[in-house]
Amino acid sequence: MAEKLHPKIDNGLPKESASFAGGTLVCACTSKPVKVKIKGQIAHNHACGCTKCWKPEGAVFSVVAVAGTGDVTVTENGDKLKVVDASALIQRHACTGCGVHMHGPVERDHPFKGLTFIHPERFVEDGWSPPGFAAFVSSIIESGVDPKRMDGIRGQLKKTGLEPYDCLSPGLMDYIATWTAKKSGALPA
Ligand SMILES: N[C@@H](CCC(=O)N[C@@H](CS)C(=O)NCC(=O)O)C(=O)O
Ligand SMILES: [Zn+2]
Ligand SMILES: [Zn+2]
Repeated sequence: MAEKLHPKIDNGLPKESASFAGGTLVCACTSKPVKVKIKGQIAHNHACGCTKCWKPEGAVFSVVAVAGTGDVTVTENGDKLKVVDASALIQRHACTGCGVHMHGPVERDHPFKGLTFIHPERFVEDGWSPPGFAAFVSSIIESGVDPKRMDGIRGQLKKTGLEPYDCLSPGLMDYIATWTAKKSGALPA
């Protein structure tokens, strides 16, 4: 039986549009929804299996991408937002009405500083770039997925074109390590 991973993954990945120039993320509240404007195309979109990223009801993975923090503006009902875990690297701002995470800036000294994590499925518009890999796949077990399902889930991700990784993709892991090596002096800055 096919696993239900995420609505934007299970029925074929969404299509990117060259003309997508950003859009508006809207939470799930029927009254006074939180709205967040994003300027430009998103980057590094991926499926995330970690327990901290927001997932729609019934999904095993989240779909999460980044935008430059300067391109992210809360435009409506921002008073409903509350930071989920102030000690986390990603400051996930969740809607206190519906629970959707609307934006998650990284402000700490870190290679991802200046980036904001967002969930593109909340865009009103189509055309955002689709997920390109699956991260933190083993972490879905921490949410209660039976380890016996892992082979099937990894197989299904691969078939969809989302290479499964248990941390981030090699490209992003190399990027983080390069930042760390430059900071320590192991590589020239
Ligand atoms: N196994 C952990 C992994 C959590 C984790 O490291 N998540 C990644 C991917 S979103 C991260 O970068 N977290 C930083 C943060 O949560 O601020 C879990 O599932 O809770
Ligand atoms: Zn809401
Ligand atoms: Zn995550």
